[in-house]
Amino acid sequence: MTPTLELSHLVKRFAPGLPPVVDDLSLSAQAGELLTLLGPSGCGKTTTLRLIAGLERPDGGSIRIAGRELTEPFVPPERRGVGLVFQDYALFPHLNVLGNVLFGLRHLPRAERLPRARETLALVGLTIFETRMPHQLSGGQQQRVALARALAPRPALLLLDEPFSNLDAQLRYSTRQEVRSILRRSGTTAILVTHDQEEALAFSDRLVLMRGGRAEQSGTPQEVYAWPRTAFVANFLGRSNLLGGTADRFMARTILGILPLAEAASGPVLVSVRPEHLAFTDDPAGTPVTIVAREFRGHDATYTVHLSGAVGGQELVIHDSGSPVRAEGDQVRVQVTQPARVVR
Ligand SMILES: Nc1ncnc2c1ncn2[C@@H]1O[C@H](COP(=O)(O)OP(=O)(O)OP(=O)(O)O)[C@@H](O)[C@H]1O
Repeated sequence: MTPTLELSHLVKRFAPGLPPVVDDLSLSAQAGELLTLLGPSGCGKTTTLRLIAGLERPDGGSIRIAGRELTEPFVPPERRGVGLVFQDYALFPHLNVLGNVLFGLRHLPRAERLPRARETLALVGLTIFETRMPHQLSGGQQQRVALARALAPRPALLLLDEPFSNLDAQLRYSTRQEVRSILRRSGTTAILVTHDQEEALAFSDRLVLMRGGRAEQSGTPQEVYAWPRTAFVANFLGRSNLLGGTADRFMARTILGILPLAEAASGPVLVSVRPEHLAFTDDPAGTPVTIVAREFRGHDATYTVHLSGAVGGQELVIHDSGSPVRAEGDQVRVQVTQPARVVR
């Protein structure tokens, strides 16, 4: 099936001589898919979104939406069938909720506009607010109006640029869930840009982790979390303990002893051990450590430990949900409970 969005070897540079901000980026999104571009500040996420929207012109590569090539010849933003939702909602302050949604429907025959606007307001659960002005709504409600305005023209593709980052933690969580379920119900294909790994894990069907304008790794959130291919991915998506070691097939010798590996390797390796795959143990074969910091979070605790006796002590992070809750200064033993992943 033709993907809804296909980027192929996309390149964008803002100044000659400087490295490209988007560098040979290829990715695709299938119909109905929620795809997230995740990465640190400055990695080129927003520029990628602006290229897709037609707000920037690429220096190389191609962009297709539903099989239609948009870069050569260049198709202007209003003819791309793309909806946009930004961090700051960008609602018209002098128009009420209904007026804001109607604004995006000016191209429709007059008789179709009002029913379409109302149908979309119902989809986002804002029917009873249609005569309110934007300033009379909460941040989450305003973002749902912005979503309705973008969805009303039934775009082939919806682009969301950090849409939840102006909301406080509680509202961010509920708005994210609502938006996800609205997009699912309407079968919308959407690209979300965020630097928030928790948001990417919770929201996406698939995510692309970007670094320096390139796709470092892509896959379902579960795949990328479970199989980080690089140290960067292991630390950007969740936390990780990175240990040097020497591998021989499915085993590696490390400062935590001989660890099983999830895949065969040989020679010097770097392995990733997730904090939840380290556990406290009474087994004398466990590695002795000292707890140097603890963050209790109710359902679990995060511990920072130093290997006892190690010079310059390697620091490890452990997530543990058991009791008793350990204290700073405690001398304990730890063991690895899952095969470690080999990363580059
Ligand atoms: N119009 C522009 N002219 C020159 N440089 C730009 C322009 N737009 C973006 N850049 C630069 O391109 C790089 C990537 O910016 P971009 O906004 O795409 O990153 P991002 O991953 O979305 O970051 P953030 O999460 O901080 O928004 C940055 O170094 C930025 O300064």
